[in-house]
Amino acid sequence: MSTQTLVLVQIQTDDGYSGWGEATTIGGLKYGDESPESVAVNIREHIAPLLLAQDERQVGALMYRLRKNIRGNRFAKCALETALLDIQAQRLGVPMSELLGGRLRDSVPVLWTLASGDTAKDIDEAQMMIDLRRHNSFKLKIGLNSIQHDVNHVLAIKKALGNDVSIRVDVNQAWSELQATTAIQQLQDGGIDLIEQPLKAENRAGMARLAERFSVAIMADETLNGPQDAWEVARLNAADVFAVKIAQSGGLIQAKELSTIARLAGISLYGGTMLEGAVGTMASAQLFATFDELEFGSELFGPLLLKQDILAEPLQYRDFALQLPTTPGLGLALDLDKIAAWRRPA
Ligand SMILES: O=C(O)/C=C\C=C/C(=O)O
Ligand SMILES: [Mn+2]
Repeated sequence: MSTQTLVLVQIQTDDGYSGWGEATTIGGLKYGDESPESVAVNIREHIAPLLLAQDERQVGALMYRLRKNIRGNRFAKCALETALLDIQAQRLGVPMSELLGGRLRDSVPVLWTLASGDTAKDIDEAQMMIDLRRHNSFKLKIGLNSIQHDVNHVLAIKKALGNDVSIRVDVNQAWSELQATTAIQQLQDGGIDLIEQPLKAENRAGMARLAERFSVAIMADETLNGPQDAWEVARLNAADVFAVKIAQSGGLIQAKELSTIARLAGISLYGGTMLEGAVGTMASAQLFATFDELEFGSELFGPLLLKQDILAEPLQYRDFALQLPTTPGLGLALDLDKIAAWRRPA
């Protein structure tokens, strides 16, 4: 991917409040079943009419109304709920995290994805991020090459970076259970900390067998599309860790419910991303800050991939983490001129 399309939603109230949300997808329709275009059209034609002239202070009632009248469209719903909660938190004068269970930390650890596929290049990039004190945990995207090629690539990077650097892999559903068994044995023996979604999202029985068989953490990502999925995956012991993604969960409240199911089931948590910009990233951070434990940190690096941002004040990435603002609402200072300049012609 060399470009990204941010889908931004703004809700304005008749007494002057403005709230923002984001519904960004990865590679158009390559990862999920909503695209920037489908989000924009479905909000404009079907979802916004259900919200106009309603009392925006009744966030729960409005989201219930959307759940009852709108099937799917999880990313769009997440953007609208985020904007409504942004306004609500501004009215109350508290950071958004206080509406999501309450803040327990002031920063969220952020790892970096190494995805060039070139071992030497990835080692150099990781070393640079460590020297910059920006990231000291890394996620490797694998699954396109033969499993032996991928395993060798990952173990070479782990060997070069050493034991105190956490290395995880994201297979994005690419392996069969047989391939996963062969590869995970070697990755576990090589000191890799976590294997993300090795099997197809539908193959929860296979994920359960892998989680049972191996001590290395097996993480669910694409198989989690909301709290109901979280219940099924937990009930089947089909993962050791949940990747929490606010849009994929259908919104912040549903992502919170998903995280609670994990906590109650003894499943560890990781803060996922859909490569959102600042709005979706900060909304995610506001939620992740409320988790009792965030054992595997997060991947909230989306804004760091962008050559241009939409902010008047930059996000605070330092000491291997994203710092959370203490100002009310989302806590972002957006630059409306930059947003206008980057806006797609209507
Ligand atoms: O691309 C990245 O590095 C981050 C997350 C994206 C999707 C996923 O986790 O599958
Ligand atoms: Mn993933």
